[in-house]
Amino acid sequence: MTTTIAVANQKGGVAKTTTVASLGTALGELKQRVLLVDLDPQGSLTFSLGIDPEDLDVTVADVLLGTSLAEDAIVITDDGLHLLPSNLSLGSAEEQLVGRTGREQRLRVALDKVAADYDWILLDCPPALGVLTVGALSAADSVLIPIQAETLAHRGVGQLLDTIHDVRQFINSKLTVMGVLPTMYDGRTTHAQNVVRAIGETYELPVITPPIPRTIRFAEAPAYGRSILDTATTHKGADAYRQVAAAMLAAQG
Ligand SMILES: Nc1ncnc2c1ncn2[C@@H]1O[C@H](COP(=O)(O)OP(=O)(O)OP(=O)(O)O)[C@@H](O)[C@H]1O
Repeated sequence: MTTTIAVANQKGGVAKTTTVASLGTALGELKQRVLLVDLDPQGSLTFSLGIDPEDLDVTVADVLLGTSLAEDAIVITDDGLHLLPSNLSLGSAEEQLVGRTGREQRLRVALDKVAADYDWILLDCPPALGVLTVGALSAADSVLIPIQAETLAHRGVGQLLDTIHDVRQFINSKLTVMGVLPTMYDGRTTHAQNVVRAIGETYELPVITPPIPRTIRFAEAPAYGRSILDTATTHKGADAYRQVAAAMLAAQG
């Protein structure tokens, strides 16, 4: 059985990409077969895993437009992760998709063909609620919502949940919300603790533990083209992601 998780939040810079790269690496350490999918035209996930997005001939854009199969676009990173990469061509593909039939189903249909090769598929959504994020929600079993524990984090969660509700009603009735994952968390401040608790209570969402601590090591990792789990093997941030990954595996049964 493959579990597909969309890591989504239309707010930018909340650690979606970091979460996908780190959980993917942690699940790989647990001997899971993992596919990461970069759905952001900025190609940050692709870049952070050591691949130059502009060097690619075939990307997820071609898969969504139907000119390539997912299996022909997937690359294997230096760390041995399987990645369906992206680059700026995804921006124009997104515009073209708006007028194309089945635009919200295309990712699911493409991933169905390779799903048997993977235990987990992690989808890195762009910071928007457009066709790419809706396509990811349509392909996913579950959504993980990274949030930054600050007051403004509230804004947007309701809008994302409305989109999830619509997707569930019209496209993908099995979609569940795994929960909110506090990132860049400073547990020494009661403010951060209060914000996380308030978000969980307001939206009746599970809060995933442990929260991911704020650490400069995350910002450094992409410069090496490696996940933090490889550049800082014993760091508390890496360990938090490892614990989340272990809990995901346990819950999958
Ligand atoms: N726990 C953390 N502590 C400190 N910095 C972090 C942490 N997690 C992520 N960062 C840094 O925060 C920035 C934003 O992270 P990231 O790119 O993962 O967010 P994102 O939600 O994917 O962004 P976008 O919405 O633009 O795609 C990056 O510079 C990243 O290195």
